[in-house]
Amino acid sequence: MATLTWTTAGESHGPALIGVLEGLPAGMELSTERIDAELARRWRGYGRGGRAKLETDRVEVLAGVRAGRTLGSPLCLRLANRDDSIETLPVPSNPRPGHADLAGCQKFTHRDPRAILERASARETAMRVALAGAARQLIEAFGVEVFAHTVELGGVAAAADAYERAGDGRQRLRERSEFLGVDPTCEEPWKRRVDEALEALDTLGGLFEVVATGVPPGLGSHASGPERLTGRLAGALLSIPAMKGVEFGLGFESARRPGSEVHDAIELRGPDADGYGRFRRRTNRAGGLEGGMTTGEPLVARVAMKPIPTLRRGLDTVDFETGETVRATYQRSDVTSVPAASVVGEAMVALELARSFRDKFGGDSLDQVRDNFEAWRRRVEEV
Ligand SMILES: Cc1cc2nc3c(=O)[nH]c(=O)nc-3n(C[C@H](O)[C@H](O)[C@H](O)COP(=O)(O)O)c2cc1C
Ligand SMILES: C=C(O[C@@H]1CC(C(=O)O)=C[C@@H](OP(=O)(O)O)[C@H]1O)C(=O)O
Repeated sequence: MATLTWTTAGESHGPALIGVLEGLPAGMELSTERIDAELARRWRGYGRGGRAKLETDRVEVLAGVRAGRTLGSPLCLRLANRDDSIETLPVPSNPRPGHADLAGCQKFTHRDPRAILERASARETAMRVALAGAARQLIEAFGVEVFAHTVELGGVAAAADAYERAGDGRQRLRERSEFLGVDPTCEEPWKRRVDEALEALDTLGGLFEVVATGVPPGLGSHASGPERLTGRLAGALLSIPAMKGVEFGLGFESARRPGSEVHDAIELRGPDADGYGRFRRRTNRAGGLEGGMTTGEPLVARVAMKPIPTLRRGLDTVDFETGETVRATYQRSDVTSVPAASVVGEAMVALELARSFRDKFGGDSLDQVRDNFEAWRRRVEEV
């Protein structure tokens, strides 16, 4: 099967998270160290709560690999939860605002928010990062790199020119930055903002950006709605808990400008420039997507995350039994998780790109994928 599908199972405070990824070709060398490194990045970023000090997140491979190489069978991964107290944790007597609690209780017609929140928790995103850590090893073998950075936190934006300034050094900056941010001068203001929110018993949201480079043109499809990569990527990013908006390239700004200031002129690439085919775009306002397909320019997605809904100061809600207004239950929580969410965003884009890559190039083994890719690469030069 030459597409890529994935699923996860596991509650936030259950024994473990399980993930299954189907569709990796056989014969791929799979590094678990690489997966663990991505998992460690997801725990970085100032503003996370008590759980961050507890969990270590080391991946265990249960199936799909022999002697360090994929078998072409489903890959099954496991992540143990250090906090596995699901059987003893109390059942909140009220639904917490901003969470899945109330809609979930109404969906299943009960008064047990724990039955909902255990799965609605963003703990599950650790497994997405692990699965993407495997999937991205495939596209990286073909020159595709995906990385993300925080661009705004609690209303404080990175410098407008940070994008250009970061340039080719963006990945290096990302690794250096405590916030996984694009602009190191934001470190102190963001830290202050988080400290202020902590003191005010409040929480913060923000914006992050995911960039993919080295992407061949023509991934996705114009031909059917569900295959348009624009929608698939937006859906994948919005499937992360707490995400409220996605834009590509100019995004919402493109609604305000005339067409001459939105669309990207086409020119010849020149013999020495990197890329595929003879052409390139003079600008990349489209953010690397046209007609539901990749253009070969960097894919640029910006994602808005709402503030963490569990506030230490508490929000008003209603007690299920008494019907009285009460303050929502608080146990522990992050003040902000935008940097962590950016790593999850990176994972979602990597999974979606790996899926569309499998759809386009097929092949049961890595050698076959390579043959198909090279054949396309030669032909696209003739367009
Ligand atoms: C990486 C990450 C960490 C999160 N940590 C917390 C947290 O500590 N406390 C909390 O209340 N919400 C946290 N959230 C957000 C909630 O999971 C989310 O808002 C909730 O499940 C409701 O889903 P919705 O916002 O998509 O409607 C986190 C989200 C992400 C992506
Ligand atoms: C466990 C993770 O994030 C959790 C996401 C989360 C939520 O409500 O979404 C609430 C917190 O968990 P707890 O209620 O156990 O303190 C976060 O720590 C993780 O990112 O791995």
